[in-house]
Amino acid sequence: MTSKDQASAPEIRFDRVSKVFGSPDAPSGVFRAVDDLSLDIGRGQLVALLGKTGCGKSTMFNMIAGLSEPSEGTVLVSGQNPFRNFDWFRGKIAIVFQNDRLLPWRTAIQNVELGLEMLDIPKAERRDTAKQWLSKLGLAGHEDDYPHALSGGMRQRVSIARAFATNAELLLCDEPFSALDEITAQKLRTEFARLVRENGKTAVFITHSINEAFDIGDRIVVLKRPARIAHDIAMSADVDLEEREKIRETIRASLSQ
Ligand SMILES: Nc1ncnc2c1ncn2[C@@H]1O[C@H](COP(=O)(O)OP(=O)(O)OP(=O)(O)O)[C@@H](O)[C@H]1O
Repeated sequence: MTSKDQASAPEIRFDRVSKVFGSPDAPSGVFRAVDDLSLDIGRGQLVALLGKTGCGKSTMFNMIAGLSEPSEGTVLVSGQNPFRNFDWFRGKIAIVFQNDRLLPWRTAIQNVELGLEMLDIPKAERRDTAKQWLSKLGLAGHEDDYPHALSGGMRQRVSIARAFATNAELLLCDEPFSALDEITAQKLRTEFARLVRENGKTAVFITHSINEAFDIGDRIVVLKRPARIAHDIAMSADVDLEEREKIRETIRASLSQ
């Protein structure tokens, strides 16, 4: 691939991807979680992947993160195979999970520094970067607090700071706010989307909530089960309230099937 191709290539490409679990000989047989799915996600897009429980969102997520391989078809991230070139992606993908996954024996700032330690960033620089990101996430003054002393929302802020601090180009988020109350979640979604746009990141945000997809996405990809695209909707600022309501109804109908 030439550098020109690379510049215009999508950040994430699913090309006729299927993922099956099990085997024909196993008692439970073969289960198809992703079915002949093609999807391109451009650099700088913030895409909400929306679907019901069990529709294959996490399976897609794992293939993007290089944690599993398609059974058929190709997944490319930045033009590379994330499963086969796992090392190449060191520091290029950051993940925010539903559970904050902070280390309880490390302070907030030490948790943010963790990703930077793995990238061998020198101590003074990583402290500085971690401090800046905690401050951007509204946690100035809480650097030395341990996770148990922070609220659920604050802990998730630390894990977002940790993801941004690594300067990864791609952020993968697996329902990071679903365990929080709606008011806290809404505030965090807005801040997260702003930071993604301000810092020119590409982000894939998994959710099963229509409201969350509307709050987050420049683009909402609705999945049916097994994972296949039901709708792929661009959500620019030009989409007026009436149109938004129509889109919401269409998605609701699609998810209730
Ligand atoms: N390792 C596995 N072995 C067998 N089946 C699996 C495996 N991983 C996932 N599945 C099945 O694939 C389907 C899709 O699972 P997946 O976790 O991707 O869905 P999801 O949309 O992320 O669901 P949720 O919203 O509940 O997290 C489910 O029916 C699940 O049971």
